[in-house]
Amino acid sequence: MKRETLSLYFIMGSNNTSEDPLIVLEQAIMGGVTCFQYREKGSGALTGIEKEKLGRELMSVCRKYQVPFIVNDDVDLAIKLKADGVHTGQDDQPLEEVKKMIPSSMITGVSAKTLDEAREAEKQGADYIGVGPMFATKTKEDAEAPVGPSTIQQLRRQKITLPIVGIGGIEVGNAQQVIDAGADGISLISAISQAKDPEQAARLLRESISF
Ligand SMILES: Cc1ncsc1CCOP(=O)(O)O
Ligand SMILES: C=C1C=NC(C)=NC1=N
Repeated sequence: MKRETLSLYFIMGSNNTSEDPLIVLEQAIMGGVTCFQYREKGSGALTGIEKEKLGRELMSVCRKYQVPFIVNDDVDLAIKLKADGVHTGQDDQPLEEVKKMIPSSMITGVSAKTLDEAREAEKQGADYIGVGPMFATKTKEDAEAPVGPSTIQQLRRQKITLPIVGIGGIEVGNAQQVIDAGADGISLISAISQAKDPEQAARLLRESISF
């Protein structure tokens, strides 16, 4: 997976917006989103056949614009939809277990915030790690305290070369700090999913970071 794919990594589930998620996603991609993750989680999240149906529809929007479609946590759904990738957290199945279940062509991302977790992800062949929360976030109900961009700096100082995206509370005003700390991109939910104009929000975010 090319590092540039991670530049502007939009994440959304049906409960992250009051609009039609399909329209929000298409607008976000028109604004310059480079990668999308379907994260159907938390209060009000869809389950079962409805979750699968929305996933399929979101994936077809991504396919229309050749934007990678990643599924969060739900490996079975990622396989069923023939997604481009899957993202798992530290308390999900270990990556080596996941890798036995998925096609080798699938992108694998792992959440990591310590050196041990990052090294483990490298060892188990992750394509990228998501590090956060960078800043305070209202979106993840059980988010831990912000770790800040300095965590990414530390990982780079300790020779973690894996592609990294920062996540958590990222918006135009603080996005460059995450890139300056050594991230290959920014990943975010509400800055785009709750914007009045998701296309404009994505464009401003993309323009707010330089590598
Ligand atoms: C999924 C996740 N993991 C750490 S913070 C977070 C939520 C990010 O949402 P937002 O970009 O709206 O702060
Ligand atoms: C928790 C997460 C961390 N990082 C990314 C990219 N996605 C997630 N769902």
